[in-house]
Amino acid sequence: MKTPDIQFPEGIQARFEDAPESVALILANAVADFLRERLASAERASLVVSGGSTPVPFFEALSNKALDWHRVDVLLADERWVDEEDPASNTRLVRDHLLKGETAAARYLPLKAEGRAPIDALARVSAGLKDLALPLDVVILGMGNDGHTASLFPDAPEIARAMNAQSSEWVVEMSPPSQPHPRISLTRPILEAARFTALHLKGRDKLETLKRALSEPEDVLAMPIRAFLKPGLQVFWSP
Ligand SMILES: O=C(O)C(O)[C@@H](O)[C@H](O)[C@H](O)COP(=O)(O)O
Repeated sequence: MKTPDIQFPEGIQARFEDAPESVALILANAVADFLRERLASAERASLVVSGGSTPVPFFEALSNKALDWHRVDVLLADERWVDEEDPASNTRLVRDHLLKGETAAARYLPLKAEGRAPIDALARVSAGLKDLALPLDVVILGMGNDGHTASLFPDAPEIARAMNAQSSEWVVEMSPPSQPHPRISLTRPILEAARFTALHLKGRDKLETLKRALSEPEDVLAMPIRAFLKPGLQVFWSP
């Protein structure tokens, strides 16, 4: 494979592979190593994963890794406001592809609770996350071609609140007109402080989006992924 023509600022590491399965395995190894190391000195470790289609092979690879999963808290970066049986549910994705095998012993913390709309569930969702230690340990992000990550969509009316770096909120309801379902998302300050942050991407279109994001780094509300393109980030990509 020809190495993609993209320049990252100093401190961002990128790994390019030919096949999505290779990227998935490399990322799963890196995450498992990091969690193992954390668990050597901490009682529990946290792992935040994203929904969408890209993470499936990564989830499959990670679910085979031997580690003390019963001391790991797994949660999503964002959830869609649909039933768990709905094919659009990120919880369903995680249950089907990650929380099985070795990984079934992990504690799963949902971003959804009873209610007619996300706003009804926020207090209960936040209460369910209150035992998590900050900073979170591992955050795996995806990205859409509008520059969203998690459910930090540029067209959502709640975007400024969710992107407020000083906010003490953990979760925000998001209602982007571009999306078929409302969402609940972890906020920028919770996501961006993680000890290990990876951006997992598939497809050449995502590299073009990333180039756009890097070309004008300041306007984070126009492309929320920009807030995460900083030293320490590890990018994992395949066509
Ligand atoms: O639930 C979601 O939709 C996400 O967590 C979202 O931020 C996702 O990571 C990107 O939209 C990329 O999605 P793909 O992997 O499907 O391209």
